[in-house]
Amino acid sequence: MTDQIQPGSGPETHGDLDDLDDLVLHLADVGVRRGGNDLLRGVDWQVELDERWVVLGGNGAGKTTLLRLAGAELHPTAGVVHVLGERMGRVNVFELRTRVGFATAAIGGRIPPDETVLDVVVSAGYAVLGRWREEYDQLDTGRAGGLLKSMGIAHLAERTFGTLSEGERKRTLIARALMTDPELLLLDEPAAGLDLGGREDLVGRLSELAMDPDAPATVLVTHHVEEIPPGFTHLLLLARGEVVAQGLIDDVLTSENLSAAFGQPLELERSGDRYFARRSTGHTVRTDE
Ligand SMILES: Nc1ncnc2c1ncn2[C@@H]1O[C@H](COP(=O)(O)OP(=O)(O)OP(=O)(O)O)[C@@H](O)[C@H]1O
Repeated sequence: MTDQIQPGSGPETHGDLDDLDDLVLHLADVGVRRGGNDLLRGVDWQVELDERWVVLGGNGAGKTTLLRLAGAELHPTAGVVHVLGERMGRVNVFELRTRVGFATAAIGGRIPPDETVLDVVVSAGYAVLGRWREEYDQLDTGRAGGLLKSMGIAHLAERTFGTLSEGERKRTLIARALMTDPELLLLDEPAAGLDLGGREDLVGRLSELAMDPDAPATVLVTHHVEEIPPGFTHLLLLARGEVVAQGLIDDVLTSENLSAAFGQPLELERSGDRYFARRSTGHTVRTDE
């Protein structure tokens, strides 16, 4: 049995008249409980239009669960979730999801391996995972081509998805998530599984996206401070389903908060606009001082 919300579930409404519905995300005292476990507990979180958030935490902290709430894929067990001004439980989630770009390995796993890269991206506009269902017009193809170019994989447009490397897949899925010009972009561990060069290239591209004033509000989930792209503005630290700290990255990303989130003494270093972390030895020499 799946805990995923089925498309079209819940009564249809058009908008919600609550205050604060111009926020991109608004979670108030939210909990998610499964099988007697609290996956999330007491989460308060607000994301505004021009913000780019990183959600950071260890394995099992609840990051993906939080992202699935943000993507209207899960209902909370407790509290209230608004996504793009719509209150979960009172909105047609199928319509709502067309306004959210979601790049996750789980979506990658559902793409037919013989689908071409261009079609994987173009087909996002029709909320289908297969070219055979729709004919696409030139405008869509042109937009998809532009997105592939911005992700540095224009040369792979005619390759089949199944033949791509991990890094090439990740970039294809990000281009796909952007295809519908979403109001909210959700990226679940976009750099996981990439080699050093691939990670650095992707961090650079995500940094460009973050600094683009026309880019959607973005939430990026990661395990590693090294993967925080310059231009991201806010950070939410999660541990065992609870928020450890949240706010502007400069305020929240400290050795103390990081240590609390990962349950061990960690030393944070900042070098330029990037961050690095390691287990504290008590003798760390800081390179930026
Ligand atoms: N349906 C479920 N029933 C019971 N426990 C679940 C269920 N789904 C997830 N969990 C547990 O909830 C916790 C949070 O899961 P989640 O996938 O949100 O964590 P995460 O921070 O994304 O972890 P990771 O970094 O390892 O991907 C994990 O301990 C997971 O085992």
